[in-house]
Amino acid sequence: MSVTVRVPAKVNVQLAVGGARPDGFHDLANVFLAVGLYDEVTVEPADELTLTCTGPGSDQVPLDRTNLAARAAIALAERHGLGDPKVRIHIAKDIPVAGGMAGGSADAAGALVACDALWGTGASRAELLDICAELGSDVPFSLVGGAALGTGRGEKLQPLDVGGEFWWVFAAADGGLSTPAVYREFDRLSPEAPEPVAAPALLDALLTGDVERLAATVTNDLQPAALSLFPSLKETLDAGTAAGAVAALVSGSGPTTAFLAADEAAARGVADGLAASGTCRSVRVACSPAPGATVLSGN
Ligand SMILES: C[C@@](CO)(OP(=O)(O)O)[C@H](O)COP(=O)(O)OP(=O)(O)OC[C@H]1O[C@@H](n2ccc(N)nc2=O)[C@H](O)[C@@H]1O
Ligand SMILES: Nc1ncnc2c1ncn2[C@@H]1O[C@H](COP(=O)(O)OP(=O)(O)O)[C@@H](O)[C@H]1O
Repeated sequence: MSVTVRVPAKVNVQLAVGGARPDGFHDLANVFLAVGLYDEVTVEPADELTLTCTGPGSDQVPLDRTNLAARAAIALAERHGLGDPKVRIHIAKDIPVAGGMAGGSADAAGALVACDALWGTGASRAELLDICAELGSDVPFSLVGGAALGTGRGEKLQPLDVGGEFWWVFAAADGGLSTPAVYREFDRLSPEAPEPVAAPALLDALLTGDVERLAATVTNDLQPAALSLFPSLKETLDAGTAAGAVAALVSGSGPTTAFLAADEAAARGVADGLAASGTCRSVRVACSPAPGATVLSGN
């Protein structure tokens, strides 16, 4: 018996960041959009907790109990009095690692849903979301997918309706950026950050599926901090714009860069232009919105 769950990456179409809170986190207005790049998490019974990972960047993924997927299995087993989880977790990675696309969060949400199905724990959606929030600020969104406004540290979700498809190109950078380091740089650059608020025009662009309007309203408050720590990203952003992207931004805390295109054909053109520019490691095209954690098979 094994269970496989597919989980999407995300892009933040608005990431409004407030000042640092006493607990070290930042209040956000975080407009998440799930995109069609997926990791797959497979779980099966084993003598003890073991983890394997394949795919691009898998050498950077920890295979011990610090892995977010392992932590998800441990948290679910603990809540249901199952002791240490006897499970083998395999992650087939396709989401860039440490790229600001919530790959680790996706694996946590995937492992949670997979273990729940494997063990028949029958956890409610509310309980799963609660465990997700304990694991990380982005993990609840990986579970639900689609589009959502995340407030608090990003874990309190309000689903958003999306009225059409949006095509994206993602450029992976050589190297990674640490999320805490980017938030620290944000604090240094923006000591007087105002209270974060979702932009009504951006929410309306999502609702109406209006790509030009979305292009005009996307923002990422972490972008100056990411560029300060990783200045060459500016060249990638410029290359994507020159190749026809209608918007170019750093994805979350970076260093992956995200390019919105007018349609699928335009996205392919942007991807070709970026690949030829020599300003990034690899390029992917993806469509949004994408569904959240989905059980693919249990056998
Ligand atoms: C920036 C964002 C945008 O969606 O994602 P990435 O681009 O990294 O994927 C998120 O806020 C990242 O969320 P996530 O990666 O789950 O962060 P967590 O594990 O909860 O926290 C890691 C660290 O990031 C910082 N952090 C995170 C969330 C938040 N609202 N304020 C923070 O200051 C804190 O330093 C925290 O210790
Ligand atoms: N399942 C996992 N997949 C990827 N990274 C993980 C995982 N579990 C823990 N990590 C750690 O989390 C860090 C952040 O990775 P990731 O979630 O891919 O990026 P980001 O937070 O920028 O979206 C990695 O450098 C890695 O050490």
